[in-house]
Amino acid sequence: MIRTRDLVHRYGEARALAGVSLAIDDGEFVVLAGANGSGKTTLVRHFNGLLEPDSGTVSVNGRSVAADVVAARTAVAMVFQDPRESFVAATVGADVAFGPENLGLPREEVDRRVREALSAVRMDGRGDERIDALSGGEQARVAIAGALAMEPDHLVLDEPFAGLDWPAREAVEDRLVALHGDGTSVVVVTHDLRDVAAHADRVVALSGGRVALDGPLDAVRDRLADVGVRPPPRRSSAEP
Ligand SMILES: Nc1ncnc2c1ncn2[C@@H]1O[C@H](COP(=O)(O)OP(=O)(O)OP(=O)(O)O)[C@@H](O)[C@H]1O
Repeated sequence: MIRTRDLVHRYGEARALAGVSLAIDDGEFVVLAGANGSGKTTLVRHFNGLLEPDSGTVSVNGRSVAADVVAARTAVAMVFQDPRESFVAATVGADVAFGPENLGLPREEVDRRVREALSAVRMDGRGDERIDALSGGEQARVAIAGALAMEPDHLVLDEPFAGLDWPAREAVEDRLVALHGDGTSVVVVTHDLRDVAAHADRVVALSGGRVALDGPLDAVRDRLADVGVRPPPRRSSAEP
């Protein structure tokens, strides 16, 4: 479980999080929504200790993130809004392998994970390509593959669909749904609920650094516009 209690984060004088208490259960699929500047990125960066609380606490799997940041980073894999933030190697394969290698896994297991992760983002067979020669969308897919290869308990993706073409988007969405089915908790940060809302157990919407809405999509849908989030279209009952 990922849990925050009364989490406050300030950048200088500005308060980006104004007391967020939130629990994300194991295996939950949560969409974290909210207008620009509402605090979404700030919040998820606390889940694996990339930021330190000004006050309040964050724990992952029952352990304080501040006390054991290594455990938090192993349990929570993060896909950043800007994929370039996550790259550590020059080539696709080396980059995706980096996380699993650091877990001390055997070579065959690392290779399997890299293969499966690249396949999940439709980058099969492109392990030898240089990351700096890829398009923005391809780089975003490599960053997602790097997080998938960690096979984490909790997968957090900050605006993962922004630069993705339709086939890549569908492939990543399918993978997230499958992971959720296998018990991984998935948190997707987005301001466009059309992306994944249909798969989510729960939509949490931030506004002004606070949790403004929290519940299943149908329970919060009518209030999304009030917090600057466009409600996704209703699915017709005839649709499968
Ligand atoms: N590094 C920073 N320095 C100063 N202020 C920051 C910094 N990062 C974020 N902020 C401020 O904190 C607030 C919350 O930002 P955050 O990036 O968490 O919002 P967000 O909901 O993820 O926004 P977006 O949808 O635009 O990505 C904003 O007012 C932003 O200006």
